[in-house]
Amino acid sequence: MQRNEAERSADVIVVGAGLAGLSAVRELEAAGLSCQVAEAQGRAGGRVRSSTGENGYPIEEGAQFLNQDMTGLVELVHEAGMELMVSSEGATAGLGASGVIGTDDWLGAMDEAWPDLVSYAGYQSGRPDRSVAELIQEITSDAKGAALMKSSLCELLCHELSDISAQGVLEIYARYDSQREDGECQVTGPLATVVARLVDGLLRVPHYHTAAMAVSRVAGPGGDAFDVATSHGAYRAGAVILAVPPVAAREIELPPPLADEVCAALESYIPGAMIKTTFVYRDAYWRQPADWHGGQPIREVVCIDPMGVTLTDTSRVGEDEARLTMFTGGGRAPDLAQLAQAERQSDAIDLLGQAFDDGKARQPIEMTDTVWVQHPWCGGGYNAHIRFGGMPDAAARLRGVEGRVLFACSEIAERFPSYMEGALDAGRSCAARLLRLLR
Ligand SMILES: Cc1cc2nc3c(=O)[nH]c(=O)nc-3n(C[C@H](O)[C@H](O)[C@H](O)COP(=O)(O)OP(=O)(O)OC[C@H]3O[C@@H](n4cnc5c(N)ncnc54)[C@H](O)[C@@H]3O)c2cc1C
Repeated sequence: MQRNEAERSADVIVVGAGLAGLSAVRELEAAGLSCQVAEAQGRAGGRVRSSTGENGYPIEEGAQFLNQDMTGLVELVHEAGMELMVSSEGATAGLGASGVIGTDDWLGAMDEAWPDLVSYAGYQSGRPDRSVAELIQEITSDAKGAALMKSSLCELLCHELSDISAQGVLEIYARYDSQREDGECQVTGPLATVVARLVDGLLRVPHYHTAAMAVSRVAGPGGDAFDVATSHGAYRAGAVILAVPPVAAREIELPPPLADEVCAALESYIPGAMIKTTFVYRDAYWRQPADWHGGQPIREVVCIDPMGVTLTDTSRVGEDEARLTMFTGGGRAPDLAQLAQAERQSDAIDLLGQAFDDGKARQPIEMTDTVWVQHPWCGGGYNAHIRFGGMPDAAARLRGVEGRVLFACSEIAERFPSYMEGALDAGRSCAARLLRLLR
């Protein structure tokens, strides 16, 4: 589609219609600036993606959970006419060769190990970095605890632990601004409603299927301006916000001296890999498996073999069906992503059958799987992380860029990085910095 020059110019061009980009535009428009969003995909929301299950209930293919301290998101959920609902409660179990096992030891080991982990990595003392895998090996002597910890982190970080910087991870954890668990709540409706609410509030409709490829500085009558070369022609503005993940931002050619300033920080990130599979069943048969003597029902399972796979009870209050979601990260997701969907789903069912009642596992009412591996626009996985040998303070460097080409994405947020709340926070604070500069 050809767009005229007026449609391709604004005070600010925002690249990316994820939560970070949309929240930045909301702030800038409220301050009276004109904004145009250029989005590579055919929809807004980025890593927030909802679909509808056969029974009409929402299925979150991307982000799903939040907690009450994530106030920006909670406010938007309410604005969109929805409420929070508390996630189902229960114990965390491990899945080893002998079936489902208790994790009391592991949880204890993790609690004890974590403070050591923080001081050992010496993020603030400037000691040399280690990979997350090396760190776990050094601090944990308990084999089962170490295996469970590795598997859980492989899933959470969506990557092989030997490739990830321990300092980088600890720096991210230091920005998690809450004592509450991140999976405390879900939302009563689809999270896409929050995205739609943000999009509907914009003064100009985002331009979809419009991928930014390069930003260049041009001299204009009123001072310098910026051209953004896209798959649908050049856009011009007085300022640009790159509201895309770092691994997508480094594919965009930047003007000097910014390109040199941020190159090492952008290159420090590696994309993750995640496959999210949701199984819908008539009842939550997994809560009390036959070989489970933990008392409490099971809400979460961490698999030791294969590594990097966890299962979470994602059933929603008030619905006449039960759900279990399998999160496959680490090194396993890229391998599974090569398979046809039917093969991948059969592999997932086999794994469920190992953990719980095999007959019941094989009879889901419905199953969806979404592959977030090597995603061209969202970076793959929940979020990108700092590679071992990268700059542990890459986020602060990208956040601290001064000028009229700025970065905003969940990874670099000051609060709740790697969460939806972080994306909203990053967008808002980037807009505030730009407004201070332009006034
Ligand atoms: C499977 C999964 C589960 C998750 N679970 C949770 C959870 O339970 N709770 C939680 O809080 N968070 C969760 N997250 C993380 C959360 O979704 C993200 O941190 C957040 O949504 C990122 O928002 P963003 O705006 O920074 O980036 P994105 O959502 O990635 O948005 C970036 C946008 O930029 C666009 N783009 C990229 N490059 C270009 C370009 N060159 N030109 C134009 N457009 C471009 C992309 O298409 C995308 O729309 C999950 C993520 C995934 C994938």
